[in-house]
Amino acid sequence: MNVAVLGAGSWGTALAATLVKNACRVTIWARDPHLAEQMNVQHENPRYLAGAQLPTELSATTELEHALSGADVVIFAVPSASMRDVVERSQAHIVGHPILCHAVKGFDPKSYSTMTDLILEYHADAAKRVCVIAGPSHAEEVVTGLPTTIVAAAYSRLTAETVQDLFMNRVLRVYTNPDVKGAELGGALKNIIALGVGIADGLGFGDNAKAALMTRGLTEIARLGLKLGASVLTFAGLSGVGDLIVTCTSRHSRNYQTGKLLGQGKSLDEALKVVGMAVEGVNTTRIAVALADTHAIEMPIAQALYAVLFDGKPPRTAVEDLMTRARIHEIEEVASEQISASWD
Ligand SMILES: NC(=O)C1=CN([C@@H]2O[C@H](COP(=O)(O)OP(=O)(O)OC[C@H]3O[C@@H](n4cnc5c(N)ncnc54)[C@H](O)[C@@H]3O)[C@@H](O)[C@H]2O)C=CC1
Ligand SMILES: O=C(CO)COP(=O)(O)O
Repeated sequence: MNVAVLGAGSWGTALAATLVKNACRVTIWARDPHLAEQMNVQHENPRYLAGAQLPTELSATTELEHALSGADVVIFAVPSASMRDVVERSQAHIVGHPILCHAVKGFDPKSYSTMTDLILEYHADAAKRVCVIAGPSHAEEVVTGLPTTIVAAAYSRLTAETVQDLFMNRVLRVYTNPDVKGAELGGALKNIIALGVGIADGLGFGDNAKAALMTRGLTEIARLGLKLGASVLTFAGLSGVGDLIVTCTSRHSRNYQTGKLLGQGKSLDEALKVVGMAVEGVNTTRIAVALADTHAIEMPIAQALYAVLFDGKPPRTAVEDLMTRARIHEIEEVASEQISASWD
């Protein structure tokens, strides 16, 4: 298989390295010529994956046309805020009918679309060829071959299984799922909660607060997810609770790290500068709160985080306000027909 990976940050690089090890011919597109040269000559990506040795067969280029030429599979791996730009610029160079897969956890800041919907805006005939990979998978662990599981979600079973076969190896186990929306929303929305858990740790709160945020956070994710057409069972899977757990507890998580710095008293700008890589949860909080307003859904944790990130509310006050909300019932009703998605 010929694969083009668009985006040479930590995730694009780890995925590209995995696919080379799986015997694919992989070209990774980097926008920075210096980074492309480091990947081609030293077989390293020191800016985004310091210390990782990349396969010598991995080829990097700054030419989109070159990366996409003859690709059977295209993998988009840039931050969600850059996705429209990259989808637009790559459109003319995507010829034939390759699988269009993305590994991005966020929304389009302009339209609030999910990433597959954004891809389909530019490739209207590609519904059977789009796929998302999601799940608990920090690049730093994937690139060193630590055991990891992910999900390939697609509208077409054949596409999902092709992507499953592409990535699957002895250390990377891939499951398929027909619920594209659920996989995308689980992956994007958990970043809000990871920011919140980081804040709680930064404030010196304990494990009880962490568990509460993760559990009630999952309720919020499912509430919005159902409204947007996801299936509730997906949130109990790898791209839901699985990714929520890893992002809220891993030292590798950039969202968690950012939250922790905020809890320790840093401003948002200072925290983002220290982390220095994509922190998707910031934009996603803004978009999720807007979507919750549109759909008249309660997302108190996301709303509290919004106040901290964008209105200057002190994190400690935000937590006090969350704890003193009016009393409510824990479990809500879910329409049974929405419980799981399936292929024909
Ligand atoms: N890092 C990880 O462990 C994982 C990341 N993801 C997701 O993957 C997506 C990409 O994130 P990372 O690779 O982690 O970010 P990163 O911050 O490590 O790297 C981002 C890369 O995208 C490039 N980029 C940004 N805008 C661009 C544009 N307009 N044109 C070309 N290149 C552009 C940057 O130059 C950089 O190489 C995010 O949605 C993230 O949530 C998903 C799973 C794991
Ligand atoms: O989604 C991820 C792991 O599954 C990466 O999370 P961060 O972007 O917070 O590092």
